[in-house]
Amino acid sequence: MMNGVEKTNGEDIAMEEQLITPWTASVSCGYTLLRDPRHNKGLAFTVDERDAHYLRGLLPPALLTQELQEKKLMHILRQYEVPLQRYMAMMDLQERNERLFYKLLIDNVEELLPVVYTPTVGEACQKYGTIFRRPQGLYISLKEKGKILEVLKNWPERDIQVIVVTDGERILGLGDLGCQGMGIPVGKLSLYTALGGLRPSACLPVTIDVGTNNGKLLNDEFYIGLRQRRATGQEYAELLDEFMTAVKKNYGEKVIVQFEDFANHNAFELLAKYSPTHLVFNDDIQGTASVVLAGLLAALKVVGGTLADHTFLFLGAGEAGTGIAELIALEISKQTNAPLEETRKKIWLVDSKGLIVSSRKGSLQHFKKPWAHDHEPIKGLLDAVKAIKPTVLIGSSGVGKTFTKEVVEAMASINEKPLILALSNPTSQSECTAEEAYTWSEGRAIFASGSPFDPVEYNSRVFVPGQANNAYIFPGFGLGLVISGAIRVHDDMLLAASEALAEQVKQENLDKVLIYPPFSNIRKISADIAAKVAAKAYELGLASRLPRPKDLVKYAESCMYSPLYRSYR
Ligand SMILES: O=C([O-])CC(=O)C(=O)O
Ligand SMILES: [Mg+2]
Repeated sequence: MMNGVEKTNGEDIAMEEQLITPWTASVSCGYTLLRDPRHNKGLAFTVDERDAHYLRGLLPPALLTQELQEKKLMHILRQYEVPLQRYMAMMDLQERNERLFYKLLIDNVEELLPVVYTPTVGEACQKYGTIFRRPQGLYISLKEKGKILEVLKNWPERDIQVIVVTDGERILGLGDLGCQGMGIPVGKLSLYTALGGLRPSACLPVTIDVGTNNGKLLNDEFYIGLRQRRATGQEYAELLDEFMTAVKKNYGEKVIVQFEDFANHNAFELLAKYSPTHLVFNDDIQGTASVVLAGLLAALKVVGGTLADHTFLFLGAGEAGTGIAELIALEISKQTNAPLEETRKKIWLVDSKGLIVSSRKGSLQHFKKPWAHDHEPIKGLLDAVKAIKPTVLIGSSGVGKTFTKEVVEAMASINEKPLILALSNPTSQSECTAEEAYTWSEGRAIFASGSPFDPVEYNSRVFVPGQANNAYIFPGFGLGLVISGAIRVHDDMLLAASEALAEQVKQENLDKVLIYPPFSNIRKISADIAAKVAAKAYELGLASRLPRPKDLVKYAESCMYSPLYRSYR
């Protein structure tokens, strides 16, 4: 909030853009203004602004437009060959000049997404202690127990709309990175702004530090987190509960809490525990499910049939695997009116012990139980493929190189157009590469992956792999919750988001066997997703923002943050 201008409303945002009083004088001026990333414009400050805000002499005489600044920075970034250097350059820019950071990210989204997001963000988290410069979010450790509300008040912004929180236990497919998981909430929230148009000041990255079981980090002299093994049980639950209570008290009930990269055992429990009372969303369970369902709906236009005609086999029965499986079952139920217990039977999951079958029911974790169907036990993935004969194979195990040549060949021998999704991140954990999927299937696979792969040429044909990453969903989904003032997340909103995304896949994409639209269009896609999610929130009586805007797409677009500099004169 600045000058009392409410920025959650489209008209009021427009009003804010027109403010011409030198309001920065009340925020910062002179040298401090140049060090304030939210307001700094560097060499783009005009002569008038330099005079009005005590900047004369603090900058060299040249004036650059934002476009020229962008051109210069893209040129510099492209000279770095090491991805982590690009990541660090982008983080420095975010710390120096926030609007320019978002202008670069929005205008060059396909090029910069792999820099600020998967795969590079994974490496950044692994090395976070060494590359750490300035805190970019809130650290809430066991030492803050009893004081979490005070800690929230230390954050400089009051008007928070979305929190992304991790406890670092399962960062992408890289495992327990403890406190260094902070790179993930920071990266996810920069996509909330760039892709979904939420204001940066309304976004709060949080890392809950209850220790780490990663021995390498515990022995690393530069590790930034608590040097102890993870707290569990009651101690863990109490800290999380204090956090969730403090969040609602401090920011109200319409703040989104997005759980990210928690380990399975906590992820399902936290979602179930807080869904009835808080506006919570688990990106790994629900966001990933929604993006995969969208890809499947689009793929049906290439492979034919309805979802109910397909048989699905998952490698990995954790958050992503069971989350996707459940959303597919729900969608089939919706389309066919068949009960969920029936529609689940077309979906099979393999975990580290083999195919999940009813004889294992007694020893299964609760989230796997719905998938224990009648079948003789099978150990390996290849044998499961041969026995189940899936039309769709989905990797969500976090373990790389598990879709072997034999597995892909088996899929290709069963199906004319096998659908193969290698979802695990970052690239090192991908179940197979795009090139492997296309060559081993002799160019017949429809392939998408969680982390990006370059297009592949095979038999003089170019295949463009899609990126089945929840980044397509959560920014627009969150925007939809915000603009409708939603107070709870409902599964039907996830289905609405999937359908909105699938509609954006055009024939020209399908012609390249691409089942996701290009990211270059993402802000338009996010506005569409937001509108459909908001419409569903109104329909379900879960929206608190009244009256309902007539044209939700236009309204969503009008609310989106623009990275263009504002005039301070
Ligand atoms: O962050 C990503 O790229 C997707 C995701 O949620 C995960 O892999 O945990
Ligand atoms: Mg995640």
